[in-house]
This record gives sequence, structure tokens and C-alpha cells, in this order.
Amino acid sequence: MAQVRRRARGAIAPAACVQAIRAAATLPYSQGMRRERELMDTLFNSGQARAMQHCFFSQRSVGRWSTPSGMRWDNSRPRPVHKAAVVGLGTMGRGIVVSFARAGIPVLGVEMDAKQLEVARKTVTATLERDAQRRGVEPPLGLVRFTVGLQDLREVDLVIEAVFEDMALKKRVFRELSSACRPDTLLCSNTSSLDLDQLAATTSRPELVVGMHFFAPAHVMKLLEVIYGPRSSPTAVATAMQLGKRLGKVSVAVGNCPGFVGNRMLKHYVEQANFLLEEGASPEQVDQALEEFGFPMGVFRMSDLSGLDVGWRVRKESGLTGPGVAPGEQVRRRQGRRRQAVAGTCTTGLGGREAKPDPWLRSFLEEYRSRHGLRARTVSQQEVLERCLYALVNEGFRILEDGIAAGPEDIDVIYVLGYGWPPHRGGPMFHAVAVGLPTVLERLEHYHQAHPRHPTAPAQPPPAEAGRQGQPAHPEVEGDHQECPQSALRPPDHYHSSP
Ligand SMILES: CCCCCCC[C@H](O)CC(=O)SCCNC(=O)CCNC(=O)[C@H](O)C(C)(C)COP(=O)([O-])OP(=O)([O-])OC[C@H]1O[C@@H](n2cnc3c(N)ncnc32)[C@H](O)[C@@H]1OP(=O)([O-])[O-]
Ligand SMILES: NC(=O)c1ccc[n+]([C@@H]2O[C@H](COP(=O)([O-])OP(=O)(O)OC[C@H]3O[C@@H](n4cnc5c(N)ncnc54)[C@H](O)[C@@H]3O)[C@@H](O)[C@H]2O)c1
Repeated sequence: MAQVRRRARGAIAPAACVQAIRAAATLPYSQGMRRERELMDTLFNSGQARAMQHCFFSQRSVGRWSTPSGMRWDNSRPRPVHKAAVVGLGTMGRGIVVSFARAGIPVLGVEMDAKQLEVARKTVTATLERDAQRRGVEPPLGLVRFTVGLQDLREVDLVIEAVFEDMALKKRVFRELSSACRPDTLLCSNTSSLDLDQLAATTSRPELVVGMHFFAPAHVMKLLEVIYGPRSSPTAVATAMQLGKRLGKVSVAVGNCPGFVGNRMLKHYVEQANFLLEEGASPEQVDQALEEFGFPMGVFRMSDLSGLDVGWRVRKESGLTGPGVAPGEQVRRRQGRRRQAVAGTCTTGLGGREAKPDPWLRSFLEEYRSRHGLRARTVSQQEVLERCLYALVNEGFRILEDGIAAGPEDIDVIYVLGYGWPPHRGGPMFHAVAVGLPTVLERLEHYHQAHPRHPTAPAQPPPAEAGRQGQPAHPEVEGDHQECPQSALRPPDHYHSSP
């Protein structure tokens, strides 16, 4: 039972199953049946059942996507994708190649670096073989080809670019793709945060450019964020949405802004976690609170595996690096740490299976606090959860206000399937309603006043009943948006807050 409870991370159904089986094995038949009925009644009437039902119906509703410009799932025709290419075979590119092969779609993996190509070939082959063995089928190795350079791209219907998060590099790659591919080939980017419209502008077919944002590890996580810009055509959006489904993902269509939906919210979550380190919390304490809440891994363990370098490149592209920034930055630079090597925070084991406190980091944080005149204080588990999670929720309301997500269900699906938000808590927007929107607002205001550096000026949540069908509410927003670093992230000629 202890093992089941640990794995369930707060979900009550798995433990109830064990109790029901125990009752069946140890009690007379009628008593066992009665006990099972009691357990079922408890589960049916629990908030967790409502949260899981919300997840189920939300996943169905995001499939019926529509965009503010009038594109809809039922009036936009997707194109067939017979053959695809993935450019850049690092952490993400490899997982995307595996997803294509597993779905039976021939795929060409393209690298610029021959060494990386060999590493990718080995990883993709091993993953496909392991996966096929588990499913008792032949590995689809014949569907995958690898090459250095863009010369073989005329035969593909769709390309997904997954090179480093660097706007200048991505623009160059899109320009090259535009001449290397047929004029009707869709050009997609797996960028975590960059402006899709700028990439589209470098090509001969801006209407065929969309974002296809996979989540790490790309062959495991079920989410695909499909990002449309003002020039993306209904065909391009419909093709990416349907392709996601063929790849075994749940596709959610979102508008174009820095970080889109998932990473725009993640930024506030990570930022609070870093502020908590400055104020006296340890990385393992922050992670533990989040894992007890139900995440498979806390924010620091997740950052280690996704790549501290990726987070750094995202911040660099947003102009958010340099002296005087939160400790995560110095940690990355000082150690030159990369994913799955030694973690930048609290993980020392490989592969995310083992997390141990890192003595170097402990002394680094002490030295960092004393250098900046910060006195460490005791941070409670409640504060960790409220600051990290409510900052994330708060940005979710801003996203609804900007019309970047179609409704709160879309945000909940993104968080449950893309970032491991526990399904028995329904997703961040559902959770905020379950806690009570006035309470969330009161706590945000409290932290905003208690910590002048707390950057999150609370947004005014829309009424709880605002939903997809009714279209998101567009509430008045309290607080000064200039205080919110999000505004600083948006250069004047960049990103459209209303697509
Ligand atoms: C500051 C942050 C900056 C990020 C910026 C970019 C963000 C990006 O745009 C969006 C994201 O993807 S956000 C990220 C959203 N993603 C998440 O939040 C995912 C969090 N992780 C999970 O939910 C669970 O680990 C899984 C459900 C993936 C698997 O669970 P399970 O079955 O119990 O098994 P397991 O033992 O746990 O891991 C199995 C294998 O997966 C591997 N791996 C794991 N996470 C990884 C990651 N993030 N990445 C890469 N790899 C990751 C792990 O290393 C291991 O590899 P091995 O070679 O076989 O040793
Ligand atoms: N790591 C994550 O968690 C994650 C999640 C979602 C999205 N992303 C995004 O996916 C993209 C790739 O990230 P990653 O973590 O896989 O990076 P990575 O550093 O692991 O891999 C990038 C790969 O691109 C290759 N490359 C660079 N320039 C190239 C070119 N001109 N032609 C062909 N290949 C080239 C590099 O050799 C390298 O193998 C980034 O835009 C990142 O923001 C990352």
C-alpha cells in the first residue's frame, strides 16, 4: 500500500483499488461487496472525480478547435503528410523522429553536425527497438533515414525545425528550408518561445508556417501546442492539428506570443521557485513540495532534464540574462552544466531517476545570498505551493484575457499533458476555481505586498463559469502591467498579444 500511495502522488483512486481488493480477499462476499460500494461512493463524490472528468471532457473539447480569425476544425481541410523531416537531432529532434516512425510515417532526420547525427542514430534506434520489444512488434527502423545537410528535402510534405533556441540561427534555417523544400511543403518550428511570425516572414510561404511545440521527452509527453500566427492558413493549422493526432498526441491550438501558453506560464512558476531559493528555500524543499502536490518531478528536477541550457537560451533570447539575475543563471554559467550531466540544482543521478542534494549548490546559494545581502528565512511548504502555483495560474488569466488560449480547458490540457500537472487536480485553472478564486486573488495580493520584489501583480480572474463555449471572459485587470516582466518581454514590433 505504501508503494501504491507513493506512486499515486495524492490520487485517491489507486489506494481505494487496493482497499477493495483487500476487502474482496479477506472479508465474506457480502461484506466485501459493501466495502467496495462504499469506496466507489467515496470516489464518485470526491473532488478528484470531478477533476478527472474535467480532464477527460477538456481533452475532447480541445479537438474541436477554432481560432479568432474563424478557422475551425470542421471547415479547414488538413493536407496528407506522407513523408516528413526533422531538422536538428538533439534532445527534442530525436524524440520527434521516434514519434513519426512509431506512427508509421517515413521521416528524414537532418543534422549539421556528423557526430550529433551518429549519437541521434543510436538513440533513435535504441528507443524504437525498446519500444517495439515492449509492444511485441517489429521496430520501424526502415522508416527512418538520417542525413547531414538540407539537400534531400524536396520529397517531404512537412518539416519540423528543432535546432538551438536562437532566433538568428532559426531565421537562417527557415530561409534555407524555403529554398530547399517544395513550395507547398509546410515549415514548422519546435521553438519554445520565439516569434513564429518572424520565422514565417523569412520564407516564401508564410501561410504554411506554424509552430509545432512538442514537450520533453517528445516521444513520451502527450501534448502538442500548435501555434498559429496571423498569416498561418487554415490548411496549415488543420494539418498540424491532425498530424499531432496521428502521432498519438493531443493537439491544442494557441496564439503567438512569447512562450505561447505553456512556457509563458512556466516562466512565472520557475521565477518564483528561483526567488524562493534566494529567500532561503533549498531546491529539494521546493521540488518536494511540488512533488507532494502531485507533479512527477519538481521544477528544478524538470529543469535539469529539459536542459538548463534550453532555459538559458530562452531567457537570453528574451533579454533576461546578465548580472543581477536570479541564481539559476549563475549556476548554469559557473558549472557549464548541461542536462543529464550533473544537475544544476539538486539532481546528481543520471536519467532523472535519482535526485540528491548537491553540496556545491548549497554553499553557492549561501555565498550568493550573502553577496546580495539576502537573509535566509524559513519558507513553508504552503508558501512554496502558493507562490509557484498561483503565479502560474495568474498568468493563465492574462493569457485568457489576451485571447492566446481559447478557454481555461485548453490551459488545463496543456498543463496536465505537457508539464505533468496532476490530473486528479484538474489543471491549474480548474484548481484555482476549486481553491476559490477570491482566495487565490487574496494570496497573490498578499505576496505582492509582502515581497516588493514579487513581480506578479494579480490579474482579476474571470467568473468561475467562464468557459470555452461562452468564450473566455475579458476581465478588467488590476495592478500595473508595467510591473509585470511579461511586458518587458514583448519588444514593440514583436509578438501579437491578440492574434
Ligand atoms: C527552466 C525550464 C526551461 C525549459 C525550457 C523549455 C521548455 C519546453 O519548451 C517545454 C517542455 O518540454 S517543459 C518539460 C515538460 N516535461 C515534463 O515536465 C516531464 C517530466 N517528467 C515526467 O513526467 C516523467 O519523467 C515521464 C512521464 C516523462 C516518465 O516517467 P517515468 O516513466 O516514471 O520514467 P522516468 O524515469 O521519470 O523518465 C524516463 C525517461 O524520460 C526522461 N525524462 C523525463 N523528463 C524529461 C524531461 N523533462 N526532459 C528530457 N527527458 C526527460 C528521463 O531522463 C528518462 O530517460 P532515460 O534515458 O530512460 O533514463
Ligand atoms: N529541451 C527541451 O526541453 C525542449 C522542449 C520543447 C522545445 N524545445 C525547443 O526545441 C529546440 C531544440 O531544443 P533541444 O533541447 O533539442 O536542443 P539541443 O541542443 O539538444 O539540439 C539542437 C540540435 O540542433 C542541431 N543544429 C544546430 N544548427 C543546425 C542546423 N543549422 N541544421 C541542422 N541541425 C542543427 C545541433 O547540432 C543539435 O544537435 C529549441 O528551439 C528548444 O527551445 C526544447
